[in-house]
Amino acid sequence: MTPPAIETDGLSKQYGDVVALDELNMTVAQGEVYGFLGPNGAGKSTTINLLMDYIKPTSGTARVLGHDPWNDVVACHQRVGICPDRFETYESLSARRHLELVIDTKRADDDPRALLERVGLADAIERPAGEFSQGMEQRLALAMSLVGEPDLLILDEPFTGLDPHGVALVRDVVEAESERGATVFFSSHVLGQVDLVCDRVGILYEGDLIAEGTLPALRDTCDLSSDATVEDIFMRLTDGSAHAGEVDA
Ligand SMILES: Nc1ncnc2c1ncn2[C@@H]1O[C@H](COP(=O)(O)OP(=O)(O)OP(=O)(O)O)[C@@H](O)[C@H]1O
Repeated sequence: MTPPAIETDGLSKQYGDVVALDELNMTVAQGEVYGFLGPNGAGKSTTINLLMDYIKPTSGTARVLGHDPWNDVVACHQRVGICPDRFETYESLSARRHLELVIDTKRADDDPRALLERVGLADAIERPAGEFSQGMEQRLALAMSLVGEPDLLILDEPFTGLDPHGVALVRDVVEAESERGATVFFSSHVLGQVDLVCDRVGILYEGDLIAEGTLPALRDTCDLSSDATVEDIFMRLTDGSAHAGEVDA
């Protein structure tokens, strides 16, 4: 039987008195496009960092493509493409070299130029990444996440800091990867960007998964009309108690 792409059971993370993630139970099937949504500080990056073994849980378990993410790290990372929230480039290395490093690590045979073309960065292939703007760095990180045709693509806040062309490009990449058969799991606090691309969304608020489902199902649950946006759903679920500044529509 095909294991879920992501499965968590009671997954929790506490920093001192701060409960960043509170007993997360979540299952993402292989082939799904899952939007992991919530305001700043909800616990989205914490979840992704746990799944990628960048941090250890306080309690709970997780499986990534059937593997234990903390004890079977190499097998997990081999089949996962990650585009992190904050990406630091090697200033003196070219875009090509950044990609070659990932291609070598994953023992893949991708063409760096073809990957950079997918993210609109082919013209900068030989430029040192130290010269890149924030948006160019993000595009490079996205290209790196695509190396080796991953079974699971994890994108942490992929829309933040991108111009409208960049936002459309991320949407195109998500669609293309989904059509290829990959699972796409992305986090976003920019709720307005997700309606078009997700099969299912999970809404995280103060470390709790407060709702999960397809958008039509969530609209029904919240008694909202068929044109209600993710932001409308979010505001209804939180009784409008989220600070307006935390939710960028
Ligand atoms: N290293 C850390 N030490 C202490 N607290 C932390 C640490 N990392 C995260 N937190 C806290 O955990 C909570 C969840 O943070 P997290 O970064 O997971 O949120 P997020 O949903 O990804 O937010 P954003 O949309 O701003 O990226 C916040 O209260 C944050 O302050």
